[in-house]
Amino acid sequence: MVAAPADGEDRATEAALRPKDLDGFIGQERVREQLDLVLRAARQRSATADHVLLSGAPGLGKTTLAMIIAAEMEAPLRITSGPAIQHPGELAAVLASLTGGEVLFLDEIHRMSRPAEEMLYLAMEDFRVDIVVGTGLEATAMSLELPPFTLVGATTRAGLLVPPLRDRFGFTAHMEFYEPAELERVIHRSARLLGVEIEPAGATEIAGRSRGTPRISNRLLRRVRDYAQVTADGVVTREIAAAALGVYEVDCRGLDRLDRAVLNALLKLFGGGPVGLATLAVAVGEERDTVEEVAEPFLVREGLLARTPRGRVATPAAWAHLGLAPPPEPSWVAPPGPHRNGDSDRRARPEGTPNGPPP
Ligand SMILES: Nc1ncnc2c1ncn2[C@@H]1O[C@H](COP(=O)(O)OP(=O)(O)OP(=O)(O)O)[C@@H](O)[C@H]1O
Repeated sequence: MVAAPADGEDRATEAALRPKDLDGFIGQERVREQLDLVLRAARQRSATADHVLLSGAPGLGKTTLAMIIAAEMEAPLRITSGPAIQHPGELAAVLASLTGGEVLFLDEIHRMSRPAEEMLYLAMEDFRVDIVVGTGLEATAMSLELPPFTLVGATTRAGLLVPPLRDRFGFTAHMEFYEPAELERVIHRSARLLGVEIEPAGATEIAGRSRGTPRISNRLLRRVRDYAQVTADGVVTREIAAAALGVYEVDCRGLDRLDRAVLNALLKLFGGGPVGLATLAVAVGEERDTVEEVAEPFLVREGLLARTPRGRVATPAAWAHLGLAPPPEPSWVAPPGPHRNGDSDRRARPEGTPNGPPP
């Protein structure tokens, strides 16, 4: 899948393409400006920077920014993730081994267990953790002082963070999808680093199909480079980019196979919806999280799909994009009533609101 993190050679290339400082970080002007102030002020005070929370869809640069924060603060970086910390003891071990000023990057922070999360509140605020040593009658509580550190939390689901955790971040930033012009700059920069010759129209073609996401731009650039190398003289022109992306099933609007599978299921199996997320995920043979976090944000942003309290619905643009005729009375304007296509998850919890992710 195009949006998934890279493997093997791609992973190594992805690391090599990461900007190393804020000046090299393209786009996200407001976040960059605000973060620059936070870091500069901390450096002037010779203090550790405040905790930072970065939210946004996968591949928008959260990990890259965490690395930049550490580099700008000339501090070591420790990387872990919410799923890796299920027990408070695991978090205590990480925290206790931090050195003064270190930056701790906690990816997918919303997936940490609740007890670990509670330990993190205290660590963030008082630089202290309370741990229990021993078991049963032998158990004793100990308080462990920590050196000051900067926590950089990253999440694709800021809404899932409980307020006590969210409020302990001194700076929170939401990363937006990138404009095509910004992605063109990302592509030209990456092409330069990879030694790929690319024409401006070639970069425009790739940017337009990148779903607002630099990771996808870089991924598509690598695939187009392969195609240009094998079938032509290695130069990425508009025609070469379009032909290569056709081979990789990325359409002119940037929809990949998963996106089209979601839309196809929604339109052809469920008549345009409303349909519950879990049902939709089963229909396309994907994890619910993958559909919700990878495909949906882009489809919603493109105006192809809407999240409503009654389920996911296709918009008229979705029917047009797949070249299908919408039903005479589209389901997305139907008055509230009993659900079609019985779906237990829809009855168990509301599917969300038109303007935001489900609770
Ligand atoms: N603003 C940017 N300028 C240039 N390149 C960028 C930018 N943001 C991201 N990239 C590139 O996109 C790739 C993915 O970025 P990164 O891993 O930081 O995303 P992420 O938000 O942490 O994703 P995930 O949530 O999946 O971990 C990186 O290799 C980096 O080179």
